Amino acid sequence: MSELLPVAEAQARLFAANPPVATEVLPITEAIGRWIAAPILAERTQPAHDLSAMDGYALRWADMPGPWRVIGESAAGRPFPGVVRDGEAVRIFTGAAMPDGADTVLVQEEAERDGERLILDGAGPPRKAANVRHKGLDFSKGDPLVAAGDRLTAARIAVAATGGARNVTVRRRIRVAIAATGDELIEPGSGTSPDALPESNRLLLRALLADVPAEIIDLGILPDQQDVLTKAFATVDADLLVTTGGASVGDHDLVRPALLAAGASIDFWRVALRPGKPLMAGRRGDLAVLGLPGNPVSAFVTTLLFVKPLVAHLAGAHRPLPTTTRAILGEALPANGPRTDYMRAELRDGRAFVATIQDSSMLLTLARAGCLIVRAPHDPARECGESAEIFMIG
Ligand SMILES: Nc1nc2c(c(=O)[nH]1)N[C@H]1C(S)=C(S)[C@@H](COP(=O)(O)OP(=O)(O)OC[C@H]3O[C@@H](n4cnc5c(N)ncnc54)[C@H](O)[C@@H]3O)O[C@H]1N2
Ligand code: MOO
Repeated sequence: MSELLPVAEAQARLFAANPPVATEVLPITEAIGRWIAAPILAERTQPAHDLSAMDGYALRWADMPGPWRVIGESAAGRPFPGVVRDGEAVRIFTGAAMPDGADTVLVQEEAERDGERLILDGAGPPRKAANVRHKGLDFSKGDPLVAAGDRLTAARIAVAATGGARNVTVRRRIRVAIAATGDELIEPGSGTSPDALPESNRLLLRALLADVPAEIIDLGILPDQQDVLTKAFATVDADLLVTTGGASVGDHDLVRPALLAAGASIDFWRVALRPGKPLMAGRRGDLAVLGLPGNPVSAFVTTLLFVKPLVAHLAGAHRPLPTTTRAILGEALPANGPRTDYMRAELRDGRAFVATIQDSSMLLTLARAGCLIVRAPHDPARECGESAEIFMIG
């Protein structure tokens, strides 16, 4: 076991060996989900004026408790042009600019209006400036909105757009070539036959990569023939090649020799994790290579821990690793061995219950799992009720 690379070390080596791809400039409207390569600063102040937060009447706090004379209207995008003076009020709507002279908004539910005459009908605003959003409440021109290396998630792209961003500098989309290997495999959706296994790892990979900016190049199912594999690996045009199967030590495990024959160098092979131990990483010119084990659960775990983080790293993420959280163990766990263990578990009422059999070929337990419990190497036996680190996967 001593030759197995710890997971964190393998991830660090992967990132060090494969630099992020080039940048490109995109209109903000095309940049959802990209990682930003240059910080986005606010080009405007938000809100640009003092605005009303409610529908009601803009007035002077000094004139409380009224009555007032309504002298005009301020709607969002159509401000009142005049000035509010002693005893005057302006009808105002949510998001509309506060008129000069007014400092407070009386909500319409607490007012009674008869023509121009307005009187208080309730408690009224509790303090000066009530129901007013002040200029710059959210951010001011020049403020940093999105940092380099941050992803344009829903909230970040929305704040960037609000800040007036037009074109943003991002990393270009990552081109990921995927290949399954194995003579036993047939195309998913092509039916069943007694000696053949419907292939599932490419669908699993595509599903796991569906939410990152990656273009998938499907190399199909490759046979267990070294010359065929070598040719495919030597000619692939992508940023990252991901293979599944043929990564172990059997006579038909030909991915490693085929990669070497195709001119790739292997940086590491075999990592201290379960499942997923036979993972290999290498490089051919500018092409990063990850060889995943064929067992579907091993392919899932190594995609979560290596493929997706590498895609994020290549795409410029400054925090490419997935985050974990914690759950309470619903049952006791035995001491762990020398590899980091990722145990499929169901979450019920915030408690994690492990699947009884953790064989890496078993997809149904993975499909039913809500999380993977992460066990550090040599983690001691744990009792029911203890807290454990988990990856949410549901
Ligand atoms: N003597 C040893 N044997 C094995 C070792 C070892 O250290 N010494 N490691 C075991 C571990 S751990 C794993 S994981 C597997 C991984 O082996 P391979 O990467 O060579 O995978 P295959 O043999 O090609 O396939 C394993 C299993 O998964 C099925 N499979 C493969 N590809 C797909 C696919 N695309 N879709 C669905 N299912 C797939 C395949 O039919 C096999 O049943 O090696 C152990 N052996
Ligand atoms: O590492 Mo294998 O992936 O345990 O089954």
